Amino acid sequence: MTNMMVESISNMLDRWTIQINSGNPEFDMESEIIGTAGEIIAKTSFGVTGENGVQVLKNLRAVQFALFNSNRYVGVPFSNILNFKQNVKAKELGREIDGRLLSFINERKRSLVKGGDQGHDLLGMLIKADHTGNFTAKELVDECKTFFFAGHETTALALTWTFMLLAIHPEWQDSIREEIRQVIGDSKIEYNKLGGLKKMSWVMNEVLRLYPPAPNAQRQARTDIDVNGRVIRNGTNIWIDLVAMHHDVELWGDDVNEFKPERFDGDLYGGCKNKMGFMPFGFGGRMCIGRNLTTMEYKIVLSLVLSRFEITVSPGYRHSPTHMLSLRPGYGLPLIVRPL
Ligand code: HEM
Repeated sequence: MTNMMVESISNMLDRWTIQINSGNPEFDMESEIIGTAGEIIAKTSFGVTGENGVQVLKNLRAVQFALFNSNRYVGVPFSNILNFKQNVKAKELGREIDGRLLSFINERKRSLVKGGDQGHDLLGMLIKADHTGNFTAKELVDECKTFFFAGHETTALALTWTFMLLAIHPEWQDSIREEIRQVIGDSKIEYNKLGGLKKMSWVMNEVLRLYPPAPNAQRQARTDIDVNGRVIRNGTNIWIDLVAMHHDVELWGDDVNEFKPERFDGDLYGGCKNKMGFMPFGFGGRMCIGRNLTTMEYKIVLSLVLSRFEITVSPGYRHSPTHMLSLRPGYGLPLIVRPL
């Protein structure tokens, strides 16, 4: 899996070099990283590459935008009518994606029947489970979609916000570059070396604190709950606002809004006064299952990028974190990239 990730990221960096050599060093980092993270999750989770992969990625993203626009009106009377066009578009795209994913699944099943191997990616594992009768074809398709949606944009946004913060904190760019040199040096990136990138882990935590890519966790009250005299009724849906919690001065202190990765040095909770105050991956039994995969991809991307390039913010950048199911830069992230 490490090799697959390194391959996709190196292809992106080679494209950057060509563009820089042609005289244009400015990139919209958000779309660069989202495209590559999408390619990685499509390859590692369901073995989809090439033109087919590109098409599925495009459709999945289009559905996400269409759904976001229609979800804004949840609970608004007559919202179905208000949002008729978006709903129809989302349904059409949804059918197309299901059809494509189903064709990948069937192709893999056919190759299994011919004596091939089911593959060691997520789809392979799901198909194996399906052999024992656990999943219907629709459930397999749905699982693939969940992984795609949950798995690539969050990682890409963690990296996007990291590049923004490193671009305005060159001292941290240098510090991490030095760590990469010491831990990885000129050798091949291998999974077992990534644990040695300690400062990079602090930076990752600090970015996830300041700009949590998944800005909410949801729960439902399963009984009446008394919170300091206020009763939350059984069945109430609760949205936990991670952005607010991660910026609470009472929990974090006066430097809550500052970028200070060192607060995570030797402290998993970054000095937060409450152990439940830092939860970018949620909590309890439903905690994010992709957090190790994300950490791996995050460290590989940063290692490869910072070993070859330095980054600064473009004068065109407008800081506007925007809540669109995920927390993203409202106007993209234009950065100037220069080879070292
Ligand atoms: C920086 C990256 C990521 C962030 C910030 C993130 C955040 C979250 C959060 C907040 C939840 C809800 C947890 C809860 O309700 O307690 C969640 C759930 C989930 N995440 Fe992630 N995630 C990330 C990456 C990934 C990746 C890479 C994958 C898969 C490849 C993934 C798959 C999932 C799945 C399947 C769930 C639902 C788990 C369940 O309901 O049991 N996530 N994630």
